[in-house]
Amino acid sequence: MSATPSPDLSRDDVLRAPKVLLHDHLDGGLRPSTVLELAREVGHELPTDPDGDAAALGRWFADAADSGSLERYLETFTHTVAVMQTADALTRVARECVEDLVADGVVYAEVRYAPEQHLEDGLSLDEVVAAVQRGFDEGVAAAEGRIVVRQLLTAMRHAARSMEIAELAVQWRDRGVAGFDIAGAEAGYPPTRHLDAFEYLQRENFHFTIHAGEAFGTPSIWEALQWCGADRLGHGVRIVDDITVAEDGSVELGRLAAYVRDKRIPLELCPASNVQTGAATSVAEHPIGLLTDLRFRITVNTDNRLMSGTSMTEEMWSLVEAFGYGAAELRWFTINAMKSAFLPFDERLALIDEVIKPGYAGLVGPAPADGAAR
Ligand SMILES: O=c1[nH]cnc2c1ncn2[C@H]1C[C@H](O)[C@@H](CO)O1
Ligand SMILES: [Zn+2]
Repeated sequence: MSATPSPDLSRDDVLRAPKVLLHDHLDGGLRPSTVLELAREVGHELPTDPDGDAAALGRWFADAADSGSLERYLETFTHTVAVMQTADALTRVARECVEDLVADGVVYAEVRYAPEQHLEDGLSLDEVVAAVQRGFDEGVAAAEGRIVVRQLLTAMRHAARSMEIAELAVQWRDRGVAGFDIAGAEAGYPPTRHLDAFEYLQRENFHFTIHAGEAFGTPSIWEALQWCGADRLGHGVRIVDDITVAEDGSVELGRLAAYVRDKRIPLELCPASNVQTGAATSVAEHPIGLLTDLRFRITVNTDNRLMSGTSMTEEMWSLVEAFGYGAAELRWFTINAMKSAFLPFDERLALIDEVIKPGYAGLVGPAPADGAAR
């Protein structure tokens, strides 16, 4: 799809346009002020003493995450996970997450976290999921229909609890959990380490995404899809390693890249996060430009709003600035994401027809009849 510079599209238009978020970590999206308050409450020592200055703490997270490596980026989560060990803290963080997403114009979100990381003060896995769901329910009720939110349960790929977490996700499938994921350091921890969990989920007709193709290349993506059966790819940005662009501009897709495009496998791209971990050198050079031109099923996501100092509005706006995208492209990303959500088909369709298309109508004119099929 060619970029159509859109001088008429303002940042405020992007803020107000409906947006869909499939890849956002609960423990990567706390308000800095909440980290400060909770750390004081539980006596967690923060790595910097900002003297009550929440903005300074926010800058510390962004600077520390701006590390050029996924492993160092992940070290910052010690300080968010540490303050999310009680039911009250989890509920608060989950409720504020919904409030922040509503303020950002997000109409549908799947928010993930790893329940196994929240057991240090004695909560059970079930109590963790219940506490998060309570916060989401409170946030959604206060938003009076402006947002739909689901949980994704993540298992940490270096650990050995994926089967237990997969079972937990299935137990909660009708109470707010829409899917499963694995996350954490990618190099050295291939998806097939957790094959039994993925096979179990497939037998249960459940949905899952896998962080793959972020800090490691095509073998990780290949395993995630062809061994584990992932519905979507968390990041998946390294699929460009299987795409050759010749000097004359002609493009050749390798077998894996062709498969991903042909099967419309959704890529949960997170531009700002990729720049911080070194998966891309800048937003302007991010492969999202090429992959969008080639019509892969691209979705735009935040990954970790705290560590990247970002939001859906910011991610979308950075693409408007870098690639000259207009409302038509933003609507395409949004409909792509809604079509790829782990929500029943009829509910996805209702959000596309009743919320997303009307929300963009004022910006790009009425959606074409085949708008959802682009
Ligand atoms: O982008 C990521 N890649 C791999 N792992 C990640 C990423 N962002 C967050 N995580 C990890 C750190 C969190 O503690 C965990 C669960 O949300 O997932
Ligand atoms: Zn992630």
